[in-house]
Amino acid sequence: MTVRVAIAGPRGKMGKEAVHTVMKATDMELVAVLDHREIAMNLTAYSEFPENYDVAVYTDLEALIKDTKPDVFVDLTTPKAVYTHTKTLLEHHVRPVIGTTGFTDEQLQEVTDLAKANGTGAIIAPNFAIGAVLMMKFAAEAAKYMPDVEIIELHHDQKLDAPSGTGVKTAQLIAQNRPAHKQGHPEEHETIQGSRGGDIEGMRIHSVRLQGLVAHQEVLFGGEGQMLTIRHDSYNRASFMSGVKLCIEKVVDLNELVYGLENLL
Ligand SMILES: NC(=O)C1=CN([C@@H]2O[C@H](COP(=O)(O)OP(=O)(O)OC[C@H]3O[C@@H](n4cnc5c(N)ncnc54)[C@H](OP(=O)(O)O)[C@@H]3O)[C@@H](O)[C@H]2O)C=CC1
Ligand SMILES: O=C(O)C1=N[C@H](C(=O)O)C[C@H](O)C1
Repeated sequence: MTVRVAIAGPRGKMGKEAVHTVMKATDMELVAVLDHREIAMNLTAYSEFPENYDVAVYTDLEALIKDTKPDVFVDLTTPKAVYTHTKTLLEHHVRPVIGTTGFTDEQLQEVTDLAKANGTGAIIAPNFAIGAVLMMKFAAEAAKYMPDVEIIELHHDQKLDAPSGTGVKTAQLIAQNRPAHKQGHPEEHETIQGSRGGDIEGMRIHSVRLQGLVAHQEVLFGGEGQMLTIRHDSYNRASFMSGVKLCIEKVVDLNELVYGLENLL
């Protein structure tokens, strides 16, 4: 069966890579893309793509769904756009594969409930890279034995959300194996606000944003006289594409929302 796929954010760093990935896949058809700027009605006119990429461009999601009837919609846009996109997709029984990060807990719960009520499969994957998923799983395992942990996530300086979706997901997985507790000295006090980073159940999370970086994370576990570091690096966006393909393949068989690629491996 050929899966009909649409992609939002085709000019973006991830969207561009995803367009090429789906165009090359023999079991997928790219039926449309969603942009939010009026650039052209077909990808053939986009300078980012070869002239033979004959794919319709829409700026209105409902029109895209009505005209092109995608089975799966991959969102690689911004934290501001993704929540509304996801709700609209679920309301129209189109299966979302969401790579965009920045959902609040409340938004995540709402779209999870909507997917369940509609019986529509959906995947929200804060990180599509297999190595990052393993890093999160290993970190959750290590926390059983070394519960004092801090997360340092490092990204390019164009990233809109902090902490990263991966950082948040890592903390949530660790929290399943680590009783919540405050770390550091009970009387510690910040002389410069934010010095100790964000706080998730007493775990500290630090966000670095620098030119030259792509996507990186270290999880540090401290113990008596020792430290364990679990690190993952994505050096390019191709590192995410096997995960994007896997999600497109898997979501067609789901009837509820799955949050995190670790649940599909
Ligand atoms: N899950 C994962 O493994 C990964 C997730 N990400 C996440 O994916 C998202 C995109 O990342 P990245 O590609 O680096 O970001 P970019 O800023 O490079 O791309 C985002 C694109 O989305 C476009 N856009 C913004 N709003 C809309 C909208 N309403 N409809 C359609 N297109 C829109 C932007 O256009 P314009 O610039 O003109 O505003 C831009 O082209 C981020 O949330 C990031 O955190 C990134 C890497 C991996
Ligand atoms: O914005 C990015 O680049 C990335 N975003 C995701 C996140 O917030 O975790 C995934 C990856 O880290 C790259």
